[in-house]
Amino acid sequence: MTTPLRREVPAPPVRIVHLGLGNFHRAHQAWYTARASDGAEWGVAAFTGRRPDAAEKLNRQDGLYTLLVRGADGDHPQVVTSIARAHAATEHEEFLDLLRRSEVAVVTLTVTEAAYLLGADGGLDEHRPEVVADLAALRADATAPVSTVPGRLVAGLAARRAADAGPVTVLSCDNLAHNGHVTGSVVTRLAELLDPALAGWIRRDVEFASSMVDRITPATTDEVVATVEALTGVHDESPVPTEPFSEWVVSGEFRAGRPDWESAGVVFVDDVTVHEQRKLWLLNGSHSLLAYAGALLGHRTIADAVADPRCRAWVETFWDEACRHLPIPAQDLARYREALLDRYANPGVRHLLAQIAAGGSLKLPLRIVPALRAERAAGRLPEGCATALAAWIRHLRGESTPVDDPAADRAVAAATSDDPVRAVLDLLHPGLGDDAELVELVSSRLDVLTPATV
Ligand SMILES: NC(=O)c1ccc[n+]([C@@H]2O[C@H](COP(=O)([O-])OP(=O)(O)OC[C@H]3O[C@@H](n4cnc5c(N)ncnc54)[C@H](O)[C@@H]3O)[C@@H](O)[C@H]2O)c1
Ligand SMILES: O=P(O)(O)OC[C@@H](O)[C@@H](O)[C@H](O)[C@H](O)CO
Repeated sequence: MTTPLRREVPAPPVRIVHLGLGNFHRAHQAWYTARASDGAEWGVAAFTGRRPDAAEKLNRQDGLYTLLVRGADGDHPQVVTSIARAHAATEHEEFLDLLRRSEVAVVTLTVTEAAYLLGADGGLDEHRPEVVADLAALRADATAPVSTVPGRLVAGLAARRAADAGPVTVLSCDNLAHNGHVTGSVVTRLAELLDPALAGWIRRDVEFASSMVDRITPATTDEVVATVEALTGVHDESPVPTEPFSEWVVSGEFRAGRPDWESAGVVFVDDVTVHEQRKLWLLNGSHSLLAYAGALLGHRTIADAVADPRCRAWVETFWDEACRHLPIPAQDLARYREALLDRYANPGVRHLLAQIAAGGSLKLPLRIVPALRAERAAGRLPEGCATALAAWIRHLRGESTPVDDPAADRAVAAATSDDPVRAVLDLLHPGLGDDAELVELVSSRLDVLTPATV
């Protein structure tokens, strides 16, 4: 006989608003907030990015959920209490009302790379139909429902300004380089198009803080639900599996206040760039490499793929290339690589290659292309980077996991064109396809990944 998960003491007062109520937020920011010394004073109102299901499930258990921390010493369930209320993305009036409250000090984001709606120049893609639609809706009525993340943030900030509720910090926790700067640029640009005075207020009173976030957190499966029930006797509809390791490095002033996150292990720095490069290139870069190359070899999870000596060798080669361009002492990089291999081998964290493979057109320019370009600038031919790109081309040709990418049409057309390597390189970074030696290298890696030869 199992019992449902219910709150016995009142939820903490809402002072943080979150957009993107996925598993990662619940394994990371919500968990740090609950563990902070003043966590009882900092509740989160968390909104889904699109569909309402995650909010409905969580509200049926008063915002509570079990974090199942899966380590070498077994599974450790713990109930996380910081989410005071979950909302569907469509509950826009509630979102605006929260932003009008001066005690709401921080807006956090985990909405995936795609939600920032970046164009080829790295700024807001103003011509996307959904951006055009949000702008038209906001011009007609600043409180009208909008669908994009930049649109929702601009609407929320306009409501805050109108209510004279004071400064606020927006903190991106997505896997993007310079995530604070990117968030600030798309939000300020959309505000500028709507109302230059609002953009001026945003520049003065809204901080776009940056952070490097890390905790490998896969999707929830029936097995996770059953394990939590067996361990706790509680039926949790919405538990989150994660690993023991966790890291959060933040840069920002937080003029309106924030939880005492340091007490929970968050590190505050002046500049997150080097932390971000280390994590995006080494962890996320090797994840993407394994997602495409591992799937071609018939693997389903990171643990399976990294246990394959061929995949492991490709990862090591890629790491050697990337590490040459990280301003971090060699012994620290060696320790980091060793720790990553341990984390990847964790059998409890079944991180599906298909999940990581999604959105390659947005991820590879951040995870693989920087090391590749740095190697080419140094006159070298980076075989590890080339292997990742060749494996992506094979993925786009439909030879492994299904293609799930906001630029799928263009990416598949490039990968199946008469000059595929050149076209795909140009898609990832304009002009890269003019590098004939690189085109030849990536072309040669396509054959290495052919199942008949592996
Ligand atoms: N899972 C991890 O291990 C991990 C680790 C570090 C960082 N992250 C970051 O967190 C993000 C979310 O990861 P997750 O594991 O929570 O995924 P998830 O699938 O569990 O949740 C994704 C959330 O983003 C929203 N979303 C997706 N596409 C959107 C769009 N186009 N517009 C608006 N909202 C959108 C969804 O509605 C959902 O709320 C990642 O993309 C990454 O940037 C994840
Ligand atoms: O979450 P994504 O889709 O940006 O990337 C997939 C994984 O590489 C990522 O989730 C890592 O597991 C995570 O970044 C580890 O902290």
